[in-house]
Amino acid sequence: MSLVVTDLHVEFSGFVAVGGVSFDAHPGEVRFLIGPNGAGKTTCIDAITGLSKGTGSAKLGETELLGKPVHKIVRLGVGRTFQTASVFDELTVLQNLDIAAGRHRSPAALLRARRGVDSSIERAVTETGLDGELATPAGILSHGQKQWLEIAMLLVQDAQVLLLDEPVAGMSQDERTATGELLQRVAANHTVVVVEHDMDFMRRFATRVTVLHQGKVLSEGTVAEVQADPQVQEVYLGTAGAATTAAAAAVPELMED
Ligand SMILES: Nc1ncnc2c1ncn2[C@@H]1O[C@H](COP(=O)(O)OP(=O)(O)OP(=O)(O)O)[C@@H](O)[C@H]1O
Repeated sequence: MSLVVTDLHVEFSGFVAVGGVSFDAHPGEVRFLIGPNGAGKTTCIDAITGLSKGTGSAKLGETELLGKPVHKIVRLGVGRTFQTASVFDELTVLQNLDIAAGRHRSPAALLRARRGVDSSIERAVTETGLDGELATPAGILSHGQKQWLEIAMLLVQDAQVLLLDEPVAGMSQDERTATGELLQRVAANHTVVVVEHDMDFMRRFATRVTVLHQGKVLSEGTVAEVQADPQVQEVYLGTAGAATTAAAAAVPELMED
């Protein structure tokens, strides 16, 4: 199902964090939102998922999300991850997934589940490469595996839209590649939106990119198009006076090619 965000505004006590952002995302593409620190990327996701109050429109198919409470938005099929993994460390991978799947369990399904792993969990762990880790406590998974567990939890919740906030932060190069490939597989039948600082990751895996700057859309297009946009170059070079350390650090990679 598609996500269409139109003229999204979010203010915090008069400060405009998001000032009229529009973008859309569709199944089949890995959609990236990038931009310097404070550009408003996470706030967009917070507004879409009901954590922050936004005005404008964010539609999942025909359904307006803005104004709905967080749990209803989850139930409609919009799932998200946070910058820090939010799995239950003391529970196993299977127990984490069981909890995520809980809302679907009828008493009969719960009985069946005691005898084996349910099929949605089996699919999710196969997809995310966690099939050998069902009995592993989440707390001892690698950083990458914890992020994959979060994605698996969204899959067993039947999320149609996955909003992922910096999914590869702190990952090794191999884990980044595995995550990018995982997102490409998931995107074949889900809408995937990735908020990311890692420009190399974006360059390798984005199908379409929206660049935010100071709460507004600065540029949008393919990786090649946004890299070639003089406004994006200006912001990432810091000449607009707003680039941050993270953005400046991204310049060499953004400017390659
Ligand atoms: N709850 C809040 N109250 C007040 N200001 C906030 C709040 N949340 C975010 N902001 C401000 O809104 C602006 C956008 O923040 P946001 O976290 O969305 O940026 P971002 O692009 O995700 O940055 P980063 O890459 O650092 O996560 C920032 O100036 C931030 O300080």
